[in-house]
Amino acid sequence: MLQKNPHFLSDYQAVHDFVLCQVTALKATESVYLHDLVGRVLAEDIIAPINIPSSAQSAMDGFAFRFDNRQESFEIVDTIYAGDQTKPVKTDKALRIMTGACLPEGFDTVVPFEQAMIKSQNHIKADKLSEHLLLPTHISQGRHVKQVGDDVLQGSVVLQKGHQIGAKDIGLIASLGVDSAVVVKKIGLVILASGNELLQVGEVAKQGMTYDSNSYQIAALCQELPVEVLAIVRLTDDLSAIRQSLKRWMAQADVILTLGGASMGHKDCIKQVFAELQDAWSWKLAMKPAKPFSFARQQQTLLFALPGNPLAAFMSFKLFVVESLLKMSGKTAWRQKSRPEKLQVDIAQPNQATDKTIWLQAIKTEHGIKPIMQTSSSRMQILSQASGFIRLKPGCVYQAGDIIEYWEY
Ligand SMILES: Nc1nc2c(c(=O)[nH]1)N[C@H]1C(S)=C(S)[C@@H](COP(=O)(O)OP(=O)(O)OC[C@H]3O[C@@H](n4cnc5c(N)ncnc54)[C@H](O)[C@@H]3O)O[C@H]1N2
Ligand code: MOO
Repeated sequence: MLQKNPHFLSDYQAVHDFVLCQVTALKATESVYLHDLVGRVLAEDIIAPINIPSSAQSAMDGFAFRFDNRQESFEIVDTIYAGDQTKPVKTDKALRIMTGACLPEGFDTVVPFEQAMIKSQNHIKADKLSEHLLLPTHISQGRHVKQVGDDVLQGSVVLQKGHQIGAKDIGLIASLGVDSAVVVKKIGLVILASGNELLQVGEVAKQGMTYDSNSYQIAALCQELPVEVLAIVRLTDDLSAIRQSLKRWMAQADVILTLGGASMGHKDCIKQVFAELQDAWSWKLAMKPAKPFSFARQQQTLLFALPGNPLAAFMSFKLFVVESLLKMSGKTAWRQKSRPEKLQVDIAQPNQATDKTIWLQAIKTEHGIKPIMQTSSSRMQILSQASGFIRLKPGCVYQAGDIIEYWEY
């Protein structure tokens, strides 16, 4: 796979599939408290330790009675609320019951207040008012009652190993009384940006120098993933310094992302350093942006070389690194799928004459997808305007109304 001919352009899909084949899930796990579980990938199934509800409960505010006691009316003898402990009640009686309250043994049906017919009787001798529920006619046995385990059955798998926990899952886990889960450890990742021209944010701007925006951008993208950024290293285009730094961090990191120095320039030395590692591959991809791409492995550490041009680095991260990190995190559904969307406008084909795939940033509107017709790989403002990106295949003509592949950021 190591590309010798510098004029040969490799197919993105083939390289993508090759890289993803090299990636395996991390083995190390840890137990993490509920508050910190969002974004983490389960290393074990979460199995329900209890039934929800744990006993039969009323789903409505109303009256509980026993359905097969087909008597004309039931004396209402008590009121029970959610949280009350159940006490034995004769099943020829009825009870006022509130939503979430447990039904006493033998009671199986609830009629909501607004559907119930009540007869009041004044017992003059006993100086007491009694109320009777008249037998509800349009109701079936078990109506408005949640049975034991209706929501979650004890012993069932609630969330599977490989599931990435979202905010929407937290309530479910808490409802089981579970306060922690065993997840795959975060991926330890190091970002290494190189370039003599790089200035650190906060430094005074200098002619000919460029603020290192890529490492901030890539670190920010990592925040959306089960990743811990161990370090952001900035170096000049110094081969031996880069070599030393990679060597040092390879001992600690699961993944290293290098930014810049990935192409053909006289000071671009990343390919050379990668070539000294256990396994290394380099490609010029038949696409724009993100044409240069290298990938290497040294024992357990995977290394990705992203191009220096900011939009190219962003796209390279989206197209190769995101899925690699998700697969590494143990997530079962690691593939980042595009979805079919309607194109809002004709695309004056920028790549009809070439054999390159073109990735265009695009805005999703209520009328469809509007591409930003800009392929410069240094213009980052495009990212702030766009909501995702689309793929233009080589030689294809695209017209308004066509269905295209759209990836949301
Ligand atoms: N002879 C060739 N030259 C180039 C080719 C090629 O195939 N043959 N490919 C071009 C393409 S496409 C790209 S993309 C760039 C990638 O080059 P590098 O990865 O070596 O990146 P640099 O040369 O280091 O920088 C390119 C550009 O990006 C700016 N940069 C770099 N790092 C950062 C950073 N951390 N934050 C912000 N901006 C950064 C840098 O100042 C340059 O302007 O190569 C083409 N050349
Ligand atoms: O692909 Mo470069 O990645 O065009 O800027």
